[in-house]
Amino acid sequence: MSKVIVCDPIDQAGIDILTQVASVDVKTGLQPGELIEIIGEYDALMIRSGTRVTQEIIEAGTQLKIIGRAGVGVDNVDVPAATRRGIVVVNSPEGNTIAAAEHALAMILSLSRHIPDANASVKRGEWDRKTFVGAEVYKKTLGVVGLGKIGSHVATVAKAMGMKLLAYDPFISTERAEQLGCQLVDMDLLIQQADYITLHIPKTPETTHLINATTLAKMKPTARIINCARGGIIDESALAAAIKEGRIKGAALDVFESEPLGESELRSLGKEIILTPHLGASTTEAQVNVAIDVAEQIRDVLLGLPARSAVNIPGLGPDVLEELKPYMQLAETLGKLVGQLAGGRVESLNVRLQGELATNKSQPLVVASLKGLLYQALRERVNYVNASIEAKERGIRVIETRDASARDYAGSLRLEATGTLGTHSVTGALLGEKEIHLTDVDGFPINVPPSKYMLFTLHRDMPGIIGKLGSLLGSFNVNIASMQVGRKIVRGDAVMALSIDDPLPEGIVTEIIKVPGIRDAYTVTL
Ligand SMILES: NC(=O)c1ccc[n+]([C@@H]2O[C@H](COP(=O)([O-])OP(=O)(O)OC[C@H]3O[C@@H](n4cnc5c(N)ncnc54)[C@H](O)[C@@H]3O)[C@@H](O)[C@H]2O)c1
Ligand SMILES: O=C(O)CC[C@@H](O)C(=O)O
Repeated sequence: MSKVIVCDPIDQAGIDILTQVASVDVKTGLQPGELIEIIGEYDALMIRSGTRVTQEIIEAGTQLKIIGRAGVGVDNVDVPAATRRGIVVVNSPEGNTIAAAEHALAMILSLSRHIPDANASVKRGEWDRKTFVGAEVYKKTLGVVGLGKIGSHVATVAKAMGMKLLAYDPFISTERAEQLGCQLVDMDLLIQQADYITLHIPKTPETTHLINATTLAKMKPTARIINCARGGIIDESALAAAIKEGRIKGAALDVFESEPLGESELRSLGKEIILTPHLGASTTEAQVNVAIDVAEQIRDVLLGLPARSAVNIPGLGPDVLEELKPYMQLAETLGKLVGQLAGGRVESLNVRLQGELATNKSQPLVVASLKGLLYQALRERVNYVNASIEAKERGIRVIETRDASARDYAGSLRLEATGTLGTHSVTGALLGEKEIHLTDVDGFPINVPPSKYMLFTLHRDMPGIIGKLGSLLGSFNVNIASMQVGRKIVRGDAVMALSIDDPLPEGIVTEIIKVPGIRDAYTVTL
């Protein structure tokens, strides 16, 4: 019989499902070393946000087939390490949406009416009505940052409370925002005009410290900010300073840069700040939902069936998967690449299946392309199951074309994304059985394997340009691993594709496009 270890408190409904197919050990509060010692006995690991599943734990889990995260964020799991070991990681993308949205709404109202401090004061035996005069949310402006599942529900309820809604989400269509009664604006305008700002975005390199000393300085002195998404999206020291100095009115935080929250100046602030210990998903209903959702997937995988919300491995039948696997990787890589070249909001994606891929069996490649395209916006929340729905909700039109006559490679895939900032295309193929190569970027032929960090330039093909770019990158201490130029005619327009050893420093694109002859530059992380 299979063995499952559950390392965080999980609702009994989930445990009951697991016991149908496995012997289940519930061991909460284990130290990392203790888990490493015993994980080798188990086929499945089930957690919430409390357990950090590191590479070390994954490597010690020699029998592990699946890690189940009873919640949305898988940022406490080393997903690449699990993928390398062929371990499926599953989550529950929607089980706690309402709970988290309601927590954010509760924070908005509690902050406006000083409920926690007023309650504590009465319990201390006081009757102080002057200190706790509040503010109404009716007719105030709420800025929703991230109009995904949770942000959408917050917007819907806030609308019903009579709030005016602004939203910032570069990956959402104007139509979708309008359906929710939100005016889609840029972040700067939202920051400047909102009375309340509520964050519902994933934590990514782009969103880390999105709220910092500069953005806080642009807010109204009466503004209040709520973070029930992820710690680290707000710079906590800058926030504490802004509140102390009365530069903004208040904040409510459910999530922190480091959890559990240790010594922090946030704790010393008064009624302007409300702190809760990551309770967004902590409702009875949400815990039942996520426990059932994830336990069912663990049960299915242990029975040899596919998982429905795998964040790292597609939920396809094993035969189809085996055949398409290398091409799925190609499609996802091209999706990520074209999404980053297009930048901004993508309105349509044209997927062209060429050569031997021009058959109906290749349909999963369209889904894999969308998964790659949406990764920038949704990170681990996008998977093979929800990619098409997420694209539809974002108003992305998907056009699928097939060309069996293309003969350059056995099979190749071309993606063209059109967005608010223009149109870009990429083509790729497999060399040998599974080596991915980019064969065309924006109509310029190249032949390079993709690497994690890349830089693409659009420039005029003229003497000296490669040297100037090389020196500029050198001055930023950027090491070039490989470089290739693609051009159609000599001294015409050309594309340069560079593989870089490390992430490119911020602001470098601004410097690159100052080099005479370079018209555009794009940094890409794959
Ligand atoms: N406090 C809790 O207990 C709790 C519970 C559930 C979820 N969460 C967190 O809440 C957040 C939102 O979850 P969700 O289920 O709504 O996710 P979601 O994927 O449905 O929505 C996220 C939205 O953020 C947008 N986005 C991505 N990058 C952005 C950027 N740079 N700027 C603006 N928008 C951007 C995406 O387009 C998407 O619409 C996640 O961080 C999740 O981990 C917290
Ligand atoms: O497990 C929890 O309670 C938190 C979950 C939440 O942060 C999530 O990402 O789903």
